[in-house]
Amino acid sequence: MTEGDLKPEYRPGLEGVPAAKSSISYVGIQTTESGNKEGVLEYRSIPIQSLAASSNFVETAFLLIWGRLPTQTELTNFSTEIYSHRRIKYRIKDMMKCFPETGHPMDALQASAAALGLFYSRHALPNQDYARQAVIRLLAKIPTMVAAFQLMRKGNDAVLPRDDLDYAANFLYMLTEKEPDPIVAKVMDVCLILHAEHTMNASTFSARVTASTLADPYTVIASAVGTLAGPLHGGANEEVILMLKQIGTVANVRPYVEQCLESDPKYKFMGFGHRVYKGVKDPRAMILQDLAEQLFQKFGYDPYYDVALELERVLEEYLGPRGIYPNVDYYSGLVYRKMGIPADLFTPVFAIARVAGWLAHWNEQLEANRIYRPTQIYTGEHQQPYMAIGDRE
Ligand SMILES: CC(=O)SCCNC(=O)CCNC(=O)[C@H](O)C(C)(C)COP(=O)(O)OP(=O)(O)OC[C@H]1O[C@@H](n2cnc3c(N)ncnc32)[C@H](O)[C@@H]1OP(=O)(O)O
Ligand SMILES: O=C([O-])CC(=O)C(=O)O
Repeated sequence: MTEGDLKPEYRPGLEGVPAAKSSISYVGIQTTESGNKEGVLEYRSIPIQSLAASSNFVETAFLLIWGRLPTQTELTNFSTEIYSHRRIKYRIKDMMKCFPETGHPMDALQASAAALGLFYSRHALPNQDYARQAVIRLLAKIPTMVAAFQLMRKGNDAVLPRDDLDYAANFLYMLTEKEPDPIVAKVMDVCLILHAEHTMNASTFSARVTASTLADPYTVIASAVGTLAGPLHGGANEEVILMLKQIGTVANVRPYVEQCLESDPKYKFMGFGHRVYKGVKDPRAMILQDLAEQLFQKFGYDPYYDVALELERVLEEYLGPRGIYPNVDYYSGLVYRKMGIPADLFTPVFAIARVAGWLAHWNEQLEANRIYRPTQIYTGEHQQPYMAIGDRE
């Protein structure tokens, strides 16, 4: 039998094809008591709204990776361990200094994440609890590397993490060299919770495929970072801000939409559409929109928010009937922009959070591993003659 003899149904993008059994998170659509449809997202069965209101990112990462909420002692130990591993080796910083300052921070992050595997390989650390240490190191060092690249590409030295600051506050401190306002730090922490996990999305699938080969966890994360970078996935958050800037004013929204659709009736508006949330707005987008409004009230308005609201209204007319609504990437950039984060760091911030989900999937994959090796439907010919180069056209 050859692969060509297998005739499974082909589903582009593997739509609807289960690629794993998982208890890490759940994404779906439910009907409310009033008969409306809404998106549902749960981490380990806990609704995202409860986690956003009551948890913090480190606790949520523990929940996702180890499968349950930690006790106070476990949370203290986990946080202390992460906080004590936040520094990166000077050789990693030296390597990052050699990256071109014009390079995209997601590329810098992918390269740096892969480089961690050179320093903390299983062979170099044979006596450690390798999986737990890798979890700690990745959660601890990824934010430091994102912040270090940002400072070093401006010609500054990276700043050391501050032991007295929690996960989100310390990241903002390392990025901006200023201790953040507590409200901003809290909002960043909620953003990290919201972005931490989302079932079998493209980057998580990539992480699981890499994990299934028994590659080291740093390679798993590097591979997932590369997949997240694309504009159809995590990279859309940066594209949304570029689009809002291009539109410029509320008055220009409708002409912009009409012009895009005229040039290409299938034009893809960034930050809209989702494989699972069909016909509903992404529940994370609603929370992010609230967070953006909270920041505007405290720190001043962003006129691009009006452009975003108008674009959502106009696109509801065009795309709403086809079930296409804002996704997580639509409002997150407006939140980060108000924090002073440059647009090309939006996707790296997403990646910092998603490391928790990727690690949870790495762990789960290894609990019942079988290498991913799907099939294909061969569409070529067979047994063609080899033509000498001089005989080819
Ligand atoms: C964290 C995240 O990854 S969230 C997603 C971030 N990505 C984006 O915002 C990029 C824009 N959105 C998209 O490209 C898509 O909606 C995706 C990639 C998110 C989902 O893709 P799929 O599930 O494969 O949806 P698909 O591309 O099949 O779309 C179905 C239909 O809706 C249309 N459509 C989907 N998204 C959009 C959009 N943003 N703008 C306009 N039309 C859209 C498609 O053209 C397609 O039309 P057709 O049936 O006439 O061919
Ligand atoms: O689930 C998806 O396909 C994309 C997404 O929203 C995410 O990864 O957060």
